[in-house]
Parts: sequence; structure tokens; C-alpha cells
Amino acid sequence: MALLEYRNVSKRFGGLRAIDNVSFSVNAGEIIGLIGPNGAGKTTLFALASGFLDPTEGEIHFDGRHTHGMGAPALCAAGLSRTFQIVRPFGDMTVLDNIMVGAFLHHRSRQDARRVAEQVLNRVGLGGRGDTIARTLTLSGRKRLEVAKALATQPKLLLLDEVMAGLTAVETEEMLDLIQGLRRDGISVLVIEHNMQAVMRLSDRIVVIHHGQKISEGLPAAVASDPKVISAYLGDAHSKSSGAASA
Ligand SMILES: Nc1ncnc2c1ncn2[C@@H]1O[C@H](COP(=O)(O)OP(=O)(O)OP(=O)(O)O)[C@@H](O)[C@H]1O
Repeated sequence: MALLEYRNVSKRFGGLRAIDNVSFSVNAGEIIGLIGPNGAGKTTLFALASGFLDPTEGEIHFDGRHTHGMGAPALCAAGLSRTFQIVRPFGDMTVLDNIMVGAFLHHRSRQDARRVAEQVLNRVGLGGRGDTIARTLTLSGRKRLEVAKALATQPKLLLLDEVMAGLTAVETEEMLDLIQGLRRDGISVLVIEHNMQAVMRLSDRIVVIHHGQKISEGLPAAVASDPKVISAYLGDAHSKSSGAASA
């Protein structure tokens, strides 16, 4: 069953068609990878699904509801939570207090929110760091905290925006284990990731966006050998290297 469904979605920013007639879905229990060159439209698709933006055309449905006009807080309460590419913890607060902010969505009492936050803290491998001031965490710790803040809202679907960027090989493996564990716990995942090896291993299916359009969708191996995908990435690399050469 589709948990999240983009139906012929377009989004214009003034004259720019950032998303152009995109359709795909995330079914319950799936991990879907969303890839594409820089500026392709991936973050805009996240913003559309999570209620930060509404489509100019088309519809998005989450858990059987048309999401237009719901806004981010209502979508989060309905079970869709996201992380941000730039990690932004409440820097002067402790790690546990950061996670409690998410837990208060469904729990009024401080005691209940704290209990949920402590479970999440252990779940993401930050057990023992609850009293640490958030801004003193390493990048890997801040990425885990970002996932923890989203998890504390007890989502059905988690949108993860580049949670492996900048991590070492070992930290990347740990993050892959964590995400696969979340799926085993019944959480579906849509992940934007530039680390190709990681996203190919993690995902059941991959959706490829280029210039706002979906150019490919399928099993990781099929997508990786799709000529349209190869050309989108090589074209992008080529234009970047030409830019670098002329700089
Ligand atoms: N609020 C906005 N106003 C105007 N243009 C925007 C806005 N948000 C995104 N864009 C433009 O929409 C296009 C898609 O951007 P988006 O950030 O979704 O790409 P992306 O695939 O997430 O890129 P990256 O991998 O570099 O993060 C870009 O051309 C971007 O400049």
C-alpha cells in the first residue's frame, strides 16, 4: 500500500519549474532512495511531501490523505517526519532535551517525553550522551541527533536528507545499520543521498530526478546501468569539471 504518493506533481518558483510532473510512491515498509545531480529538485520534493511547500500542480497523498494545505506540523503529527541536509540542533541544549522537543508532539507530560527520548537516544547509538551539549557533538553525532529528533515524533515515514554526507566509512556503515533497523521496526524511509554506494545498498528502489523530472525508477542495479542516469551524472560531472577548468 502506498504510504506517500506524488501524483503528477509540479512546483514552480516564479519562472523556474523546479519539479515537473513527477509521480512515484513509497509503500509501507519500503526504503526508497531519491538521487539526482545537484539542483535536480530532491530537497524541493522533500519540502513538498513534508508540508513546507504545496505543489503548483498535482497532488501528494500521505497515509490516505490529500496533504494540500496541511502544513508541516499537521503532517508531522500524522506520521511524516524529516531531517534537514544542514543539521540544526538546538546547540545550547543537551542532546536529550533536543530529542524531547520531538517527543512532546505526542506526549504532554515531561516524564513521558523523557521516557520516549531516552529510548530514541539509545536507538540511534547516542546512549550515554544525553547530557552532552548538542553543539559539541562530532558531525556523526549531530547526524544521529538529527535522526533522533525526527524519530522522537514517532513517524510512520521518515525523510532523511543526506544523513551520510561527510561521514567516515565506518560511520556510514553504522548509519546504514541504523536505517535498516528502523525499517525492521516498521518505519518506511525515503532517503536523499549523494553517496551512491550507500544508497544503492540501502534502497529497495531508486528514483532518479534530473532538472525537476523523474528520469528513471527501479531496482538499484537497473537504475545504475540506465543510460539516461549515466548521462545525467556524467553530463553534470563534465559541466562541473569544465567550470573548474575555466575558473
Ligand atoms: N525557495 C526557492 N526559490 C527559488 N528557487 C528555488 C527554491 N528552492 C529551490 N529552488 C531551485 O529549485 C531547483 C531545485 O533545487 P533543490 O534544492 O530541490 O535541488 P536538490 O536536488 O536538492 O539539490 P542538492 O543536491 O544540491 O541539494 C534549483 O534550481 C534551486 O535553485
